[in-house]
Amino acid sequence: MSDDPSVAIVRPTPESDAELAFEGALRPKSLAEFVGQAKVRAQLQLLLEAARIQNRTPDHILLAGPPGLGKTTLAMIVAQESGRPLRMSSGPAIQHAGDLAAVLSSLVPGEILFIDEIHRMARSAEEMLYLAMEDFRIDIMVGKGAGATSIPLDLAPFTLVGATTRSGMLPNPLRDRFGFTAHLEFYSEPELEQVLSRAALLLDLPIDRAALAEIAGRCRGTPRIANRLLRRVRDYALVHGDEAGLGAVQAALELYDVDQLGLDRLDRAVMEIILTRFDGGPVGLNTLAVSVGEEAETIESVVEPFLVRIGLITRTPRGRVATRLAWRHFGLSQSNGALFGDDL
Ligand SMILES: Nc1ncnc2c1ncn2[C@@H]1O[C@H](COP(=O)(O)OP(=O)(O)OP(=O)(O)O)[C@@H](O)[C@H]1O
Ligand SMILES: [Mg+2]
Repeated sequence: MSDDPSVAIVRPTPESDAELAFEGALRPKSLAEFVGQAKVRAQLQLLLEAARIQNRTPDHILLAGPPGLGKTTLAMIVAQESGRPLRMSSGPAIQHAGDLAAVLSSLVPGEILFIDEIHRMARSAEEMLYLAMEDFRIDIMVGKGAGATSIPLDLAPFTLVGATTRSGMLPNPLRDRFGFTAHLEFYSEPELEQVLSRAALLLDLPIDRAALAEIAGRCRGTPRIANRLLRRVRDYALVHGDEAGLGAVQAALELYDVDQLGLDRLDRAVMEIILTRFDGGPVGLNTLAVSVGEEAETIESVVEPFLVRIGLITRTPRGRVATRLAWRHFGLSQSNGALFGDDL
């Protein structure tokens, strides 16, 4: 499915290397430039300021939240704002305790170590990290079997910034060692308009308020998707020699099959199966996946969370059920409406 741009366009994960480069150019560089997440910004500011006054490394920070809401961006901002060097690594790159030992032992004093997708780190490395975070020390095992000994190694003081889209998958001892956990929330439409107008300025793209508001309403509360849609609108305006106005937004997003709510073709296919073939459900995950020709995993982790979040479906022990809002949004009426209580 990722081969089809109209299917991938509202997915919250990066589309390609080209998109990553584009994102890099649009990343806010300071807390003041970072839009929204007011609470998290204030909390981070306080934490960094306190560390500065006491001239010590800031507490370890965990950034938790869905893809595309600004975790990597905030990690870079933490380094920038505290004037410290940043070392970047990620859970999947740390498959053995030795991988982590190599990173930790080469840190310079006061460095910020960013570990993206920290929930995907090897278990043996997690255990090494506990001691490192608490005491800036690790034990390195030398030799094997009965003759193995552990050699303690002191580390330079550092600040760990971990990012995770699945904070529930982190073991408690690891979660407890972060001095502060920031939970990122989806963005409101006015905030997304701000993200977009900042991006448009950086892209040198003249665009009006109505166009920005239209994109903001269709990007699933996610700055990454907002910026991606903006790019498609820019293409559209460029090719058609048009202004980036409301008309261009509507035409571009229609071309890419993104509807008023930010649903794409796969989302709509799933809704259509539940509503028309199963008369609103309940439908089991596997049946649903087979019906739309997708992996159950894709439906569960990519499609459903958003449908649940905007209240089009609910998950019940017997399967997925369409809500009244879903019937209304798709302009359909239920043939056996009495089946589902008023609470849906
Ligand atoms: N608060 C914000 N203000 C302005 N732009 C933002 C904001 N948050 C994110 N962005 C933009 O969205 C893009 C994605 O953000 P980022 O890479 O930080 O997300 P992420 O949470 O790390 O995602 P993932 O979980 O996939 O790693 C960046 O290009 C950045 O420019
Ligand atoms: Mg990231």
